[in-house]
This record gives sequence, structure tokens and C-alpha cells, in this order.
Amino acid sequence: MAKLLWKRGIITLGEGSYGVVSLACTSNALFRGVTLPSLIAVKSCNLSASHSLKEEVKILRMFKHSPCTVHCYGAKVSFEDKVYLYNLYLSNCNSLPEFEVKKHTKNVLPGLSCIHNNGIIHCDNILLVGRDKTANGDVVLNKIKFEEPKFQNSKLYNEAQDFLEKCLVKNPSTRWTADMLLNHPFLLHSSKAANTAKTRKRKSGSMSLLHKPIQKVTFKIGNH
Ligand SMILES: Nc1ncnc2c1ncn2[C@@H]1O[C@H](COP(=O)(O)OP(=O)(O)OP(=O)(O)O)[C@@H](O)[C@H]1O
Repeated sequence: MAKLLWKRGIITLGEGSYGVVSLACTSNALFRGVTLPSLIAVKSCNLSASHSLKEEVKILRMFKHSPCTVHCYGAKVSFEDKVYLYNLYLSNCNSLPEFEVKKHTKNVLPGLSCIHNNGIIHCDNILLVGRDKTANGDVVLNKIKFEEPKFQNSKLYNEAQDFLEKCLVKNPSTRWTADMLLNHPFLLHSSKAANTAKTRKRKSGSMSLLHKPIQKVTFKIGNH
């Protein structure tokens, strides 16, 4: 069986509660039938504390055919600096600047809708990625925690602000669903003019999935 050949780079992309994500280069053109990009993200943790990452692999594999989720190429144990590490090989998803969010939000919402309809909620970052380039910029929707948002000093336009407020409503029964958000003026209007969205009643019961056990999925938003 093909062995994934990779080398951890010195660049750390980020660190979460369960692992450190580094940039790594690969030398395989083809791995398990998939053409690997030359750069991937490797999320690593100590093998003895790898339960969460192993769960993450299972979740990501459920969505391996979805263009809306981060691709997981596999997982493997390595021995580095006298320590056994558990590594997850992921597509490298750097973030895009704020002005591109409107375009790409339209891509991520169907993905959210899809996982909600499968009884899973998204409690992790939303990562934005381009197919043929690595984009640098601000992470716009990073780490949504359900706290009431404060926008007094925000530079976001009113429609975007309203959109975020609808996403961040603390009460799940009044929070907008992914499908409702797809019809929000922020996504429907090409103009950046300020417009306050009319309050819409959410369909009753459509957020009941939020009461199911929390699992995590990392999204990518691609150019599809
Ligand atoms: N596939 C990826 N490509 C590029 N950067 C990534 C990728 N996965 C994670 N990162 C970066 O690494 C950081 C840590 O990600 P990770 O998933 O380990 O934790 P988290 O979700 O941010 O935090 P927590 O685990 O506490 O919820 C992210 O914030 C992101 O900046």
C-alpha cells in the first residue's frame, strides 16, 4: 500500500485544544487514488492523548466526498524528538480576507445545512480556501461561540452585521438555520449598501438538531 511521504515544515498554522497544526510538504503525486497537493496541514498531538483527533478522523471520513469539508488524507503515528505523535493529514486551508466572505459564505451554508440534516452540529472554525492558491487574510467567521455579539466598533456593513447577529442568536429556537441564512439580504444583494434584514420567523423545530451531541467538523470553502 502507498505510504504518504511528508515532511513537517517549520510553519505552525495554529494550535487548538487537541493538537498543533503545521504546514507540511508532501512528495507523493498520488496517494490512495488522490492527487496530493504539495502542501498539506498536519494536525498532531501526543499519541497518548489522541482520542479527540481519532474522533475527528471518523467525522471527516463521513464527509470525504463532500466538496464543502476539509479533506482528510489519512492519519498516522510518527516518532519525532523521542515522542510518538498522532498525525492527521488535512488539506491546507488558509483563510481569505473579509471582502470575499459574502461570495464564499454561499458555499459553506449548504455544507452546514447538510451536516445539520445528518444530526451533527458545527462547533469549529470555518476555514476558507482557494483551489489553486493559498490566500492570506483575516479569518472572518472564526470560532463562532454563541455569545451575544457586540458590533459598536465594527466596520462590517449593516447587512453583514445583521447576518452575523442572526447566526449568533443565543437561543437556538430563534437562531436562523443555514437554509434561512442563504436567503439573507447579505447574500442576496450584490451591493454593499446597508440594509437591515427583516426579522424572519424561523421554521419551528428546524434547529432541534442543536440538542444532539456535539461533534466537530472543519469546513473548507472552495471555489466550486
Ligand atoms: N486544515 C487546515 N489548514 C490550515 N490551517 C488550519 C487547518 N486546520 C487548522 N488550522 C489552523 O490551526 C488552528 C488550530 O486548529 P484546530 O482545529 O486544532 O483547533 P481549533 O478548532 O482552532 O480549536 P479547538 O480545538 O480548541 O476548538 C486553527 O485555528 C487554524 O488557524
